[in-house]
Amino acid sequence: MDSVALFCTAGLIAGGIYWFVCILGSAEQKGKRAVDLSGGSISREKVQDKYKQYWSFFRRPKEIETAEKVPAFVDTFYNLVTDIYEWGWGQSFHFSPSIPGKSHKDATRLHEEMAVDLLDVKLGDRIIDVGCGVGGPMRAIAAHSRANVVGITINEYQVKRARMHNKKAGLDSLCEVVCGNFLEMPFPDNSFDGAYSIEATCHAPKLEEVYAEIYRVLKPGSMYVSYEWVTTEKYIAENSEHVEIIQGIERGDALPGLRRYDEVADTARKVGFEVVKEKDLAMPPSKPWWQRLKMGRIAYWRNHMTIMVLSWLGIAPKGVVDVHEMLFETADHLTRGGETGIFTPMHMILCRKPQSSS
Ligand SMILES: C=C(CC[C@@H](C)[C@H]1CC[C@H]2C3=CC[C@H]4[C@H](C)[C@@H](O)CC[C@]4(C)[C@H]3CC[C@]12C)C(C)C
Ligand SMILES: C[S@@+](CC[C@H](N)C(=O)[O-])C[C@H]1O[C@@H](n2cnc3c(N)ncnc32)[C@H](O)[C@@H]1O
Repeated sequence: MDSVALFCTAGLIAGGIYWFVCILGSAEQKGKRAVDLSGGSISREKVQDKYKQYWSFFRRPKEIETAEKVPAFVDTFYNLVTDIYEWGWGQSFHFSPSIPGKSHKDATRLHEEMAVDLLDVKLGDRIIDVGCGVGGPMRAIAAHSRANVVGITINEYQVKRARMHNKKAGLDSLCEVVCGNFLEMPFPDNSFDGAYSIEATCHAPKLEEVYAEIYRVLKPGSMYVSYEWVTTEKYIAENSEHVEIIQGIERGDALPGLRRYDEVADTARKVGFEVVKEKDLAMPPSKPWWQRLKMGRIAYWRNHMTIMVLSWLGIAPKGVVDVHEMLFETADHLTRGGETGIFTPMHMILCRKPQSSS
């Protein structure tokens, strides 16, 4: 009788752990499981050290003096967070306005399709996704527009993930992924019929440099749309709470300094673009983009426990717990940025490269 009870208890515990880690643990159930969390291209024994290096570089973003080092640290950041993002958020690494009655997945897709609709591309056109992540937007955009999409990301691990997802989705004939720096892209001048960037150019130390590169690779007459992370007109640099929120966003998201909303169009014009339209897509009647972050709080606690257990068991690399804690904190700063209205991740700018450059 005793051994039966022992057997049942052990079975229940094992079943409970399996359910917690493998079923519940897969917060978004997007093909990444908690047991697969890694440090991207970083070998497991180096994850903790790399996290410490990242943290000491980005802890005080305003004091970053060596802009040339930023892309390498952004690459480290994406090695550390890519699996956690996919596991806990999905394959699209960006926000979108909440839409009553629609799932996050649908709201995300509509936000992505809006970008390509603005570009006015034709079947067979070749467009570029600047800072493509693991390709969630690229696949939605290719499927919606039937355009050929070339994505570029600095992170080799994301390239592997994106190619694998493209193949699995049957979209590898339309979607191509290249590893490279968007500040010096490996593409000839005038080679794309359109360009878009979704919450990616915020990682550039100087917006002018990435916009100039995008301008260079676009064919004359073609369009570029970007969703930018910026501080809004409500941000007051003398308000210590505002400063704390913005610094929290910068250091938890590998940003070398958030720009003001009114710098974006000036920069686009400076490199030669005509600005066709500019709008903060987070403004009413749009519903709060930060609602999804806020709603996830209970799941984050569960994720935290899962990661602690996996790290303790030696399944997740040491350091993943620290990375998760950093994301946990940045989620709070992002939510406060949204609630106070001092920050938006979706300041949209639509530009055209003139037919003839004057
Ligand atoms: C555009 C960028 C990334 C935007 C978002 C996709 C990510 C910003 C913050 C991330 C997250 C915060 C909390 C995590 C949570 C603690 C964990 O349990 C599950 C994953 C999170 C929800 C994670 C998911 C992605 C974000 C929302 C930047 C970097 C320019
Ligand atoms: C927040 S993710 C957004 C990804 C994608 N646009 C999406 O919405 O899913 C930012 C992306 O920009 C890329 N990135 C940042 N700096 C880069 C650089 N200097 N060159 C190329 N890619 C870069 C990152 O590797 C990452 O893929």
